[in-house]
Amino acid sequence: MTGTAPGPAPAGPFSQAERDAVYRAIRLRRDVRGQFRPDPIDPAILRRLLQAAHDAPSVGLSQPWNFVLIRDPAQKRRLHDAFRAANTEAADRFPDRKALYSSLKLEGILESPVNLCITCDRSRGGAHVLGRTHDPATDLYSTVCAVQNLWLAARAEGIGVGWVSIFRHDDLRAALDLPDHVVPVAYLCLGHVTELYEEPELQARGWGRRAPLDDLIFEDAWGQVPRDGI
Ligand SMILES: Cc1cc2c(cc1C)N(C[C@H](O)[C@H](O)[C@H](O)COP(=O)(O)O)c1[nH]c(=O)[nH]c(=O)c1N2
Repeated sequence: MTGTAPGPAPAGPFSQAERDAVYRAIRLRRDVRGQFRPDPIDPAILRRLLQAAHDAPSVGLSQPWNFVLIRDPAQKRRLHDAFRAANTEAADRFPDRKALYSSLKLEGILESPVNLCITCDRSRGGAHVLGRTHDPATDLYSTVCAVQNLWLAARAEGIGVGWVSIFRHDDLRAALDLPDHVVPVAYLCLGHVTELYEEPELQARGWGRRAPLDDLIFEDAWGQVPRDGI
């Protein structure tokens, strides 16, 4: 037999303090745009964040991610230019709210000391990956799990993370020299922060609202409201 059998790792609940800490990280995680401090991230912390990402679940244990660190100022400027081009296009999609859209800060590429692109190698694991046969997108979902792990670990470490998706994919690919089979899933800005919003910034600025959880729970089939709650 190869590998390790399920061992004596404890399977019960965490202590109350540990549970509180997990839920606190989830609750207080924020998307950060304008509050980055320029001071560097301790390499040991950065390593822990990447390890948290790498500890994510992945379809068939395929681990389809790579972590592209962007710290060179010239490279960041190139990506910031790419963001600006895409953001001008995006603003036109909201003609009724263009002024509000344009007032939003939607990235921290230049201010944050570390930018990180988490990619998905669509060829990782070969032609057949356990669990992916009937849903080819599961490698992308796996990569997003890695992003969220990093985001939560960063909150616990006091590091802000902002996800920037306002890029033409071709610009991102060209800037990072990505081969065709590699998808840039998440472009993230990382750094220490001066302060954090208590609620999503888009809510604080009147762009959207968090929906009540109970509006989103169905039972047995789409649209079926649980009779007695959960
Ligand atoms: C896939 C994806 C892509 C983006 C985002 C998130 C995710 C999951 N978000 C952040 C998003 O606006 C934010 O998560 C929500 O507004 C909720 O706020 P909190 O994350 O709870 O602070 C985001 N924010 C931003 O300012 N620019 C962006 O391009 C994006 N893109």
